[in-house]
Amino acid sequence: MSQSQAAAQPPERIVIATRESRLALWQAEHVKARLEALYPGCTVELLGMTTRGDQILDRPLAKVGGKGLFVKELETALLDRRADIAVHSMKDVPMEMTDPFALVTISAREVPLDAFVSNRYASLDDLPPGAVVGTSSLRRESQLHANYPYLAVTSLRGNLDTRLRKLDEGQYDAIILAAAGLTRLGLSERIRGVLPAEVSLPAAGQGALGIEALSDRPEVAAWMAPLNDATTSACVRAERAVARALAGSCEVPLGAFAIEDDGQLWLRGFVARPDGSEFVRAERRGPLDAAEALGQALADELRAAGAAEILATL
Ligand SMILES: NCc1[nH]cc(CCC(=O)O)c1CC(=O)O
Repeated sequence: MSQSQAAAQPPERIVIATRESRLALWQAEHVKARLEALYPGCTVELLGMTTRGDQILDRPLAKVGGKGLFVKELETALLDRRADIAVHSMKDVPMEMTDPFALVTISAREVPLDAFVSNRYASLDDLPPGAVVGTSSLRRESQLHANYPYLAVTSLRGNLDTRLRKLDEGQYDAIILAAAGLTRLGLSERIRGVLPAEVSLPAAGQGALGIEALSDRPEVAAWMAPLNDATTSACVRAERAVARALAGSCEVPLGAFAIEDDGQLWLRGFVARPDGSEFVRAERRGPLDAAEALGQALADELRAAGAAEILATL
């Protein structure tokens, strides 16, 4: 049978490996619904699993081994053929994805920006000196310190519901979360304001969903192909190239964000010290079909402009 005939064969059953947080389940259900609409004869099932990243809640992510913690168990299910695909927030997918795994699809991105959430204040600008802002990300922390040096930034971990509960209990005056997560969980009324990229440049891949499969299962990639969004995919690949080239993980305060502008990719990035005392920013424009090269070039520029020194002493 030729490759194209193999690809034309619709799937009969697809199993999606997913974490069991509310956000992960929403994302897996979203992909399930899209697959069921595409392949009416296909049974799509979820295989829920608890990852190490979900178990360790008392320490900052950077201290316990980073984002890979959220992915490993799902990949084991792919290898064991208990599942065909894993659905991820692209932000949580390690920058290096190599055989036997592949990112086969990146679906359309909705809101990529960070959100300001507070029960008492309407915006970051309204917060008084010393107000306590919770975030678990060095990227958000460094930008808060640089833009609002008089605020007190403290650690905040846990899934979205936990973080909101901690805010509601009064442990923080405000918290910063990805707008996409809140929107997916029907919590967009909690968003007091979306932070423009100039105030809080998002993380590589933020707001985008990725589908991972085994690289030696081309039929799975073919089934997922209709879910790919070419523009989002180019943006996220450019962003991830920046983060990869700068050894990006959540241990590095680093942002990378691309949008399509006037038929081109417009990619912005920064590297900073966690306390915001040093900031290196750069931006570049280039064609969508050379996204990774654009990201690499931006990383080189950031490095030359001072990011290398920051990274060497973090
Ligand atoms: N780090 C956890 C995480 N992973 C993905 C999202 C939100 C959804 C997304 O960015 O796709 C979040 C929550 C947050 O950062 O507030």
